[in-house]
Amino acid sequence: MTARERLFLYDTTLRDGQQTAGVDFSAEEKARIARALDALGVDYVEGGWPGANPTDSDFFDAPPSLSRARLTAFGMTRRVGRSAANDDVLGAVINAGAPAVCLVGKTHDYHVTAALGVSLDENRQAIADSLRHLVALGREALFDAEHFFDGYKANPDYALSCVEAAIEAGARWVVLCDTNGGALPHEVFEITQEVTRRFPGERIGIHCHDDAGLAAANSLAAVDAGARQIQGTLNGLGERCGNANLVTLIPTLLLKAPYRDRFETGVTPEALTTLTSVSRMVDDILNRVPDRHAPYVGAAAFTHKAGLHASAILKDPSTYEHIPPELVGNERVVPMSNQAGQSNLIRRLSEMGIKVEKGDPRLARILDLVKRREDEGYAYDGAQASFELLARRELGLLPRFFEVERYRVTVERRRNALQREITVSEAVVVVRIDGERVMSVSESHDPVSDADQGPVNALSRALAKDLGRYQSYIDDMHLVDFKVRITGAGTDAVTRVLIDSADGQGRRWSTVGVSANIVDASFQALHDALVWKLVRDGAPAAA
Ligand SMILES: CC(=O)SCCNC(=O)CCNC(=O)[C@H](O)C(C)(C)COP(=O)(O)OP(=O)(O)OC[C@H]1O[C@@H](n2cnc3c(N)ncnc32)[C@H](O)[C@@H]1OP(=O)(O)O
Ligand SMILES: CC(=O)C(=O)O
Repeated sequence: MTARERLFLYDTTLRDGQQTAGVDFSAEEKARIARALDALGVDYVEGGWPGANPTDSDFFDAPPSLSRARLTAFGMTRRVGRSAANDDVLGAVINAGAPAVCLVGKTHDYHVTAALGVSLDENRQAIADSLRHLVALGREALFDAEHFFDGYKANPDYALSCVEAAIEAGARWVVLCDTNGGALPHEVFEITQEVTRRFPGERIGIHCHDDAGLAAANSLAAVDAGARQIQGTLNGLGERCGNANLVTLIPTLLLKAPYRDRFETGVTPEALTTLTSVSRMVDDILNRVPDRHAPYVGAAAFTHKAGLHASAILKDPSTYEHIPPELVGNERVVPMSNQAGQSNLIRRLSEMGIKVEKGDPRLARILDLVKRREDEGYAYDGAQASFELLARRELGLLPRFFEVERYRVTVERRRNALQREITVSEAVVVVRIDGERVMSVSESHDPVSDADQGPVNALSRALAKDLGRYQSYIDDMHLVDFKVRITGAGTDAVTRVLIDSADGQGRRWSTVGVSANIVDASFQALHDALVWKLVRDGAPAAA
């Protein structure tokens, strides 16, 4: 086997990822992500633009210690009319002290004249001076060639002359940027091939945006054409539609031919198994619900809903999986839904620790019930905990813990003592535990923050307030997501509520409720969430 070539991974989550609308990392969060990227095995971690904002400056003032990745500061080439040594914006970037510095500069002639308002020569000179200055200071110098592909299409000689200026000034890498994200794979291939032919020596990189949904494909096309550094971000964060998603590219490079045979990256197979948790950590920091359909790492990436698929998966998972999920730290799910057959069901039951033979009449009863209830508006593929309770009930394996006798929610709009208008929801839940009646009351209005948390929150708190001897089982549980959807139309319309809950053991589970009334639908989902937790934690049945 011939030796594999080194392919370098450059992460810009903390810089271009921070340019995503709605994303703002704190310096501590940046440090946490940088350490995770280092452990994953990326080669460069671009930490931000020192001097551009207080967070990025704070991050570089106390940078995380990285064991192998190179911390990189980002900035722009010197402005025309100042020397590189006297440009305060460039100075702040250099003074951050990072061992590598990446400077963006214009390579599209129109942008030079229209956006910068300088001559083509002045811009090219600014690129050369800025990079030479970095090299003289002993820094690893990188040049992000902004709008390179559009620039090459408009004026190839000028775009190439900017690349040449950067290389002659000593840049270790020149990174071709599809800044507007509109290039197609064949264009990226042809143009990158021309650049790598003219500037050999494994110093060309690629930086793609996803405006045409092609950032990952374009990055691979550039690698096919000779690029040896890929820039991208975790979960594809980035300006507008985002950057090339490293969470998609890394497993593709490690697991798929021809890349796995031709290239070596800093990511080991062991580190690859942490990819799903790294991706979810970023969502967690951003308080975002992870994309269920994300390639490789999404919760649905290895979920086999259709009966025909599940039947084959039980015989050999490769029938409907492009890779084994455990290679990227994900897992296989065979959910229940109206698309399911006995194979899905047997598989789900065995995951719950319940063994039932194919052909058992109870299987047909459960399948029938699932299909009928999905027709009424339930959706069990996204609410596996509710499905588990339904199956256990049908199989006679669901203990009775407590009975809900009644519940009530009232919503009142009134003035508080300061004459400010507030909305207050009050929930009352009455349960029977071991023959004893317990009444709990809860309000939605938080007197400390003066915020109204809504009727479902009041109901949830009242239900979980006093469950007698079951209380200790549910104390570490909390509601993490609440989704409402109206299904059907006109007089057939019903409300479906999906609730995600989590507990102190790091488990997360989903339950569903359906009713014409949103409070009833919510209560069903909340009730299922509590009961599932009691079942899973082995709480004893009522006396
Ligand atoms: C393609 C990319 O994503 S590159 C990364 C872009 N990231 C960011 O812009 C985020 C960080 N930026 C900032 O905080 C600010 O824009 C700063 C601090 C860098 C500059 O702020 P300001 O001095 O107020 O300038 P402003 O943002 O209005 O405009 C940018 C200036 O840089 C100039 N400029 C843009 N690119 C370059 C370049 N490669 N080289 C030199 N100058 C440049 C522009 O012409 C403009 O100058 P002008 O005001 O004289 O017209
Ligand atoms: C540098 C960069 O982020 C771009 O050109 O898209």
